[in-house]
Amino acid sequence: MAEIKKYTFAEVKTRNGRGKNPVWIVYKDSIYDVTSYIPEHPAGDVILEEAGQDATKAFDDSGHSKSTYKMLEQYKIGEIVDAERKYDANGKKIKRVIEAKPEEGNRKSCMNIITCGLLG
Ligand code: HEM
Repeated sequence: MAEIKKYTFAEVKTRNGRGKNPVWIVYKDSIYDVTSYIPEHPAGDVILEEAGQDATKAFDDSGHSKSTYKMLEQYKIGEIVDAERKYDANGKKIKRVIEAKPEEGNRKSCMNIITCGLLG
């Protein structure tokens, strides 16, 4: 089987349907080239509003039927690079924990002089 092509979100962003660019959308880290489908879309050009970006929420919020989710698969052309993935293998959103920097001494943990003065 051919290897799946991987793209960054920045690369996907240029495929936004403007000029001669194709229309790519991202659904749960998979990338779909839906350029040829747009004229057939029952809700018309709304897809263009999501072109070149993560359309997961818009797609889910549009009441698409089960068969439409299956249909999407035929347009798949790649996936988001591992480092930028937003969903795990089960399609669940990955929660990234942003590590807080340790404070350098007590003085810096005071948000401002007035608060520190009041709290002591
Ligand atoms: C990503 C952005 C998209 C948005 C915001 C969107 C929005 C919508 C909306 C609002 C409807 C309802 C139309 C109505 O009831 O009159 C609809 C229907 C539909 N859309 Fe989309 N759509 C998107 C992408 C797609 C894609 C990529 C496909 C196919 C590959 C698709 C296939 C369909 C189909 C077949 C229907 C008819 C209802 C159904 O059976 O699900 N849409 N869409």
